[in-house]
Amino acid sequence: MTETNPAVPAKLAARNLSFYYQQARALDGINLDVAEKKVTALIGPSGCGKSTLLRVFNRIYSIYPGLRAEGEVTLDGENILAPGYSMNRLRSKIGMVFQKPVPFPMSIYDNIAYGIGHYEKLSRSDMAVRVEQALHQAALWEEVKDKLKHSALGLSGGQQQRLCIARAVALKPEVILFDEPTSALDPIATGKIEQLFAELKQQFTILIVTHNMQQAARCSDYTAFMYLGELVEFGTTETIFTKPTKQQTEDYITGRFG
Ligand SMILES: Nc1ncnc2c1ncn2[C@@H]1O[C@H](COP(=O)(O)OP(=O)(O)OP(=O)(O)O)[C@@H](O)[C@H]1O
Repeated sequence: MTETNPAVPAKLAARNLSFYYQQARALDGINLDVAEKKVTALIGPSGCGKSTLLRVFNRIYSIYPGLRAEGEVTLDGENILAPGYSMNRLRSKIGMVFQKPVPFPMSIYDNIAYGIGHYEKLSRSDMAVRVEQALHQAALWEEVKDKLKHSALGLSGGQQQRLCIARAVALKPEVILFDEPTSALDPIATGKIEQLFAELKQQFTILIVTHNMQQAARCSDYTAFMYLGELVEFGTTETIFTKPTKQQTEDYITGRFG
């Protein structure tokens, strides 16, 4: 069992969560509170289970046979792993941005409108407003406003990732999960996305998996350090990076392993 953070109301929470790939346990009794409208970072060495935990929060695993979770993940107190919690409802509340930006092979505008059209029937003018709003929120509007009908595949990698963020934001989720969102990007594109987190957290609860400790230190309010499928230590980012209480956390953040 690991600690949670009772000081902050949890939007999303793992409760005694374990996860298995067939017989192999990848997560072991995780308890984690993800605070509302804050940025929480998951850090830890390769293979510690960061991405697995993020994917359980989105129930992505349930489409693959042989993968199973035990315990609960609650969103506003409701267990989203329960079979009765519909996938559509879950997708509308929890969005995800992946490591490699994968725009659909269609126009910049349609990349965003397509997802919205899946959930809502909007008039053309309302749709145009929503698309523009999402592009503003992803700090991409100024760069693409004159070429909305151009293919999204012509954008740079950093712009494509911001388009994927716009796509997620456009659905008005409550939580956005980011799985190594900048690891395929150059430092300038990375900086733009890091700046975005401060804006996005005004409206969304954000959970980021990152290999990059400086990124966690720069962008997050809370940090969870994972090791071998367990949540070793959780606290404010400042505490984790300046006064960690566990030796393993200190060894990791000072670069002694990982
Ligand atoms: N599809 C899979 N099938 C079987 N085992 C898997 C699968 N995906 C991950 N694992 C195992 O689960 C454990 C956790 O992996 P996970 O990818 O969640 O770690 P991670 O901390 O995100 O690593 P990285 O930083 O390298 O992405 C590892 O032991 C890994 O080998």
